[in-house]
Amino acid sequence: MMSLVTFTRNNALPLLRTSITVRIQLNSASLSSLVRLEEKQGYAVVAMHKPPVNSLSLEMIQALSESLSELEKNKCKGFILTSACPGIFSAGLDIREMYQPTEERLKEFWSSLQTLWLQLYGSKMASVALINGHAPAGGCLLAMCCDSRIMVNGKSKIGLNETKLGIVAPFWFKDTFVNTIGVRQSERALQLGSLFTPDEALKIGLVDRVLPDPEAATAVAESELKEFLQIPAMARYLSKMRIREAALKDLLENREKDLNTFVNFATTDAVQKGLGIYLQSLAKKN
Ligand SMILES: CCCCCCCC/C=C\CC(=O)SCCNC(=O)CCNC(=O)[C@H](O)C(C)(C)COP(=O)(O)OP(=O)(O)OC[C@H]1O[C@@H](n2cnc3c(N)ncnc32)[C@H](O)[C@@H]1OP(=O)(O)O
Repeated sequence: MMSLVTFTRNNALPLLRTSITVRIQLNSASLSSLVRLEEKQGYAVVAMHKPPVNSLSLEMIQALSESLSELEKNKCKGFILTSACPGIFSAGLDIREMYQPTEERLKEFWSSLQTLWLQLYGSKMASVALINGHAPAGGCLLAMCCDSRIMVNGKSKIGLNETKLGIVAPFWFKDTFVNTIGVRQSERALQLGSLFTPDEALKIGLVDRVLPDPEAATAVAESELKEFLQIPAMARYLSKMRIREAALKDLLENREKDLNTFVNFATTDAVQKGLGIYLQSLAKKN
């Protein structure tokens, strides 16, 4: 079924801002509001919008994937990935997708996540993550796929906290982490499921800049992206691939195996019990 993702075009004169709608082939009509695409001069803003916490459900993952494909089709050179939900970048994978799932949906969920990672981590477009809120687990992964990370200071935390849920970050999450912060920091943080404050994240290189408020962070994200866009595109992309290609190749060559490992692991009694307890603890908090 056809559905719509809103695509706003900025004219040269900001006051004459018009809104156009791009038709994208998505799975369900409910995808329409999950991702907001805004075209700026020479780049796009991709804003996740799945209140309350931008959890990465199957539909959200597919909406992000389709949005990136749409940008590529439109020969977009770069984008800022951010959130339209105040205080949250993304709460990571939607835990409800992994808790008591049907095998068919679980497989589609994981396969779509693999596709999104391959697309984002291997993108020819330049990208900056504007991390305007919490970014645990899958949220951190999305940010790490970008070429630069700008985080708003405050109470938000970022990191791969999978072990705290009794699950294990897959090898390609780990590879992305290692490529970002190095082996030793990754080994420690992965085991402990560490979530870092913006300043801690800056110290270990998980983010590149910390800004006091969203406005300042947006301005820096824009100038950072422009700096990337000034470099000849092919040279920039091939240099990025020097670092990322081994990890990308590893998943491309092992997709099926990774899918089976995930399904087998996620459906064990121990993992299901752990996820159930974690979901309850999130609900109790409220
Ligand atoms: C060997 C290979 C095997 C592979 C194994 C699997 C590997 C999986 C890899 C990645 C895993 C993940 O990404 S798991 C997700 C991890 N995420 C988290 O732990 C974050 C959990 N959420 C929070 O800590 C907080 O919600 C927050 C800090 C992000 C925001 O806090 P806030 O107070 O603003 O909001 P609430 O906590 O009140 O939440 C509101 C609402 O949203 C629900 N919620 C939150 N996070 C999730 C989520 N990730 N998935 C689904 N639902 C989520 C929360 O329960 C509340 O719901 P209700 O309003 O209904 O109570």
